[in-house]
Amino acid sequence: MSTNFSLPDVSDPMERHPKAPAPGDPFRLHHDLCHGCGVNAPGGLHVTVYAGEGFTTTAEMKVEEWMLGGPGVIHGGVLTAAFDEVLGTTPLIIGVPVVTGHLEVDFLKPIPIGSTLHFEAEVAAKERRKVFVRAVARLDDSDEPVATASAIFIEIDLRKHYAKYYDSASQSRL
Ligand SMILES: CCCCCCCCCCCC(=O)SCCNC(=O)CCNC(=O)[C@H](O)C(C)(C)COP(=O)(O)OP(=O)(O)OC[C@H]1O[C@@H](n2cnc3c(N)ncnc32)[C@H](O)[C@@H]1OP(=O)(O)O
Repeated sequence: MSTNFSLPDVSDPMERHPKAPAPGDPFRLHHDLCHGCGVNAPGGLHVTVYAGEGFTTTAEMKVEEWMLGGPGVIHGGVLTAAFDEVLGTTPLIIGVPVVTGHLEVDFLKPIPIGSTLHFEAEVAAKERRKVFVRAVARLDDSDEPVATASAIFIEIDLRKHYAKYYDSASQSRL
């Protein structure tokens, strides 16, 4: 299937989930070995996502030397993985577990090793099982976006979706 990020004309109604973390609190890690958030993931990004107001989240990531792509700057794939984590966690604010269906990234400025990326994301719309999420990344104390991302995530039944991979899922806090 091939698709683009295009918001529906009308979103299904959305409500913040009553068990979503309070603004400023972190989302619970869903798996210790998750490449995005897992505390025990070898070479993982170790990104923690925090709930914001409404349907928003925030996150930070220190840009370390091992993330290098071009000389002195982050690899685009590493940045994309970080966006996937931040964007993919954000639907939990409305209580919807998802997998990534479609992810677009615009790389606007080089992102130096040693800087800190600040992410802001929001659930923009929901249409049946599709959850539309957007995010922006900024550097250190700057207001200027260095990258933006938009993604369509697809709502899943966690236990059915991962049933074939049970051994790995057994470590998961789903
Ligand atoms: C605590 C938890 C952790 C929460 C924290 C998680 C943070 C981790 C973040 C990382 C997340 C990942 O990397 S997840 C890993 C990467 N992604 C994956 O492995 C997904 C692989 N793909 C699949 O498993 C499947 O294709 C699915 C589940 C996405 C869709 O299959 P399906 O269930 O059969 O759904 P289907 O009926 O085809 O489609 C349902 C609706 O979605 C649309 N749709 C389907 N696929 C796509 C697509 N690729 N792009 C756009 N839209 C799509 C269809 O048009 C339809 O819309 P309409 O007809 O209603 O209009």
